[in-house]
Parts: sequence; structure tokens; C-alpha cells
Amino acid sequence: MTRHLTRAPVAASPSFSSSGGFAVAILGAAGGIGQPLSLLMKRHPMVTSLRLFDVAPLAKGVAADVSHVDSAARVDGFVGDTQLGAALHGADVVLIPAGVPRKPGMTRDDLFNVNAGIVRDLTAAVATHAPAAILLVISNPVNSTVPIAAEVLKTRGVYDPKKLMGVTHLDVMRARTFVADAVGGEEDGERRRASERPSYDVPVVGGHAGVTILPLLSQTKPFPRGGFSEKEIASLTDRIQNGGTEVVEAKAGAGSATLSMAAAAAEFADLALRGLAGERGAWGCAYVDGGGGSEIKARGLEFFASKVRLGRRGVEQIAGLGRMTPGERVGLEKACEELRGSIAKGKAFVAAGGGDGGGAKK
Ligand SMILES: NC(=O)C1=CN([C@@H]2O[C@H](COP(=O)(O)OP(=O)(O)OC[C@H]3O[C@@H](n4cnc5c(N)ncnc54)[C@H](O)[C@@H]3O)[C@@H](O)[C@H]2O)C=CC1
Ligand SMILES: O=C([O-])CC(=O)C(=O)O
Repeated sequence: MTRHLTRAPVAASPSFSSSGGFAVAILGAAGGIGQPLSLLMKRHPMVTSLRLFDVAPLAKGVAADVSHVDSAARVDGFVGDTQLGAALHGADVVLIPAGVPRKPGMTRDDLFNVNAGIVRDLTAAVATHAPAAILLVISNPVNSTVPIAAEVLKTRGVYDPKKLMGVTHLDVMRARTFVADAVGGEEDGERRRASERPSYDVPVVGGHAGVTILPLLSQTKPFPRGGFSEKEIASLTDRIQNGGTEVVEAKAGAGSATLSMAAAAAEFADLALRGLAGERGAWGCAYVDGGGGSEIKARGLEFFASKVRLGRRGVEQIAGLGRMTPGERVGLEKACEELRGSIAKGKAFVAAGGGDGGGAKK
């Protein structure tokens, strides 16, 4: 059974303490990503109010189900446009995994026609009901849906570039996994104990589709003894760039990554919440306005995924791209070329249709 909504923590100046917490809304909560993400956010110790919204009535059932997990967060389910405003009111963090996923043979851009309108309309509602919230966009194509969200927020006069992020953390998660597998596997063929598994961090910059996913393997930390061979760099880069397609093909028409995506989104939302709570050092990669620093700005690209530090106001610091190898520089050129078109496409969509949205304006 879901409970009635009471007032959520104040959104404008969130402050977490042991007696307080944050309100998180998930739009698209009944979906493949939305359901496990709802579960993971329910278990987050800083979440005290979890709002699960979807156009599908199942959102109420998901809320009832997840509400039985023993944690502090109260859970409310919301269905349909008329309940969207209540779902958003006072939210500190809004996650959007609403929209259709890929089937084999499709690119993420093939989802644009359906998902662009969904993200536009949901962002319009965020602008009205939770204008100070941190907005984390998961819906594909992220390279275009984030510019769409930015244009809608600008139209509504509430755009804060620090608070809008495209969630690209799954690329980082994949890079960490594939590098650990490759490096660990080299040393012995036997199954390791979990405590012995090496753990690496790899910045993944650019965007979230094909060649725009640019893992900077040369900046892997700790850098593996002996480094990576050219062959390893080529195969790791290819696997990280095509990790999404690997899952789409394995699911054979039944959708794309949902469980790993929920894990990645929850990990990234945790960074956002810790930043809001005033913790220093909440660094992660995300697709943001001004991402990549001056080098990317000089190229005229408004959005780019790079390392960012999350704080009380959202993105408080954007790291530069650091030293890159000649091979990574070639990758950067390809990423920028494709991103330019994807960003322009998102902006043109809003310019053509207006930022007012369709059904979900409340
Ligand atoms: N950023 C990333 O790394 C990743 C992004 N994705 C993307 O996430 C999106 C969702 O994927 P899945 O959860 O697998 O899809 P799904 O089809 O299982 O779930 C989508 C949910 O969105 C809901 N929905 C549709 N329109 C809505 C609206 N206007 N308001 C609220 N809810 C609405 C549907 O009812 C459904 O419950 C897709 O666009 C997919 O490509 C998927 C994996 C990784
Ligand atoms: O590949 C897809 O369509 C879903 C996605 O973005 C990913 O898994 O990285």
C-alpha cells in the first residue's frame, strides 16, 4: 500500500543531516530501468521520500512493492499527467528513465522520434514543479535529450546548467569492469577471490553513443603494471563503445540494458545526493553543459561528458580532459563531429516545436 504524500524536504536549499533527507522522483518508474532503480533508491540511506511516476498504472504497484523494503524512505506511486505535478513537488533529484529502448539493428538516435517528445514534456513539468531540482536524464539518445531538456528549461526561464546532467555512468561502469576483467585475467586463469579482484577507474568522456563514447584508458587509475597493448586498447575501446549493443543483441528484441543501467544510475544518483549533502570529493563522469572545459568550449560544443565534481549546487567543478594519447585525440575528433550534429538536432527539435511540451505540462 502506498502512503499519502506529505511535504517533502525543501528543494531550493537542500541540507541533509542525520534527521533529514532528500526527495527523489523517478519518471518512468514502471519500466525496465525504473523498477530496479526504484528499489535501489528505496535502499539509499539519504532518501526520505521516493516518488515513482509513470504513464503506466503499474507505477502504483511498483510503489506498493518497493514500499515494503525496510528503509526510511516513504514511497508514493503516481500515474498519468494529472499526478505528475504531485510527484515532482519539492523533489531534490529527478531521474528520467522514461522512453522506449532499442531493438537489435537500431541506433540510439533511432529512438529520437519517440523519446524527444517524452523528455521535452517531462522536463516542462520539472520546470514548473521542481525548478531547483537536479535533473538526471537517462532516456536515449542522451546526446540529444539533454540539449532538449536544456532548451525547455531555458524557455521556462529556470535553466541552471549546474543542475542538468545526462547519465553516462554506465560507460564508466563498463570500462571499470572490462579493464578489471582484462587485466585480472591476464595474471591467472583461475577464479579470483572477490577481495583480490583489481579495481580500476577509467574516465569516459564525450557522449553516450558509439564513437562519442571515449574511454581514456591512458588515464586509468591505478595504471596497470605493463600498461595496455595497442591490441588491448583497440578491443577494450570497441567493447566499451558497443556495450549497449552487446546487451541489446543478447536480449534479442526484449529491450536494452536495464539492470546494469539501474545500478549505474543509482551509483550516480548517490554522488549527486552526497554532493547535495555537502560532501566534498563526489566526482563522476556526466554529460553536462560546459563539459570537457575550455578545449571543448573552443570547439563550440555546448555539451560533453567529462569528469565533474558534484556539490550542493549540482556540478560545482568540471575537470579538463587531461593528457591524451594521439589515438585518444583521433577518437576525440570523431566524438566531437558526431556530438555537434546530435546537439543541434535536439536544439532544433525544441525550436521547431516550442518548449511548451505536450501532455505533461503540469
Ligand atoms: N543513459 C543510458 O546509459 C541508458 C539509457 N537507456 C534508455 O533508457 C530508456 C528507458 O529504457 P527501459 O527502462 O529499458 O525502457 P522500458 O520501455 O522498459 O521503460 C520505459 C518506461 O517509460 C514509461 N514512459 C513512457 N512515456 C512516459 C512518460 N511520458 N512519462 C513517464 N513514463 C513514461 C513507460 O511506461 C515505461 O514504463 C530508453 O530510452 C533507453 O534507451 C537505457 C540504458 C542505458
Ligand atoms: O544501448 C542502448 O540502447 C542502451 C544504452 O544506452 C546502453 O546500454 O548503454
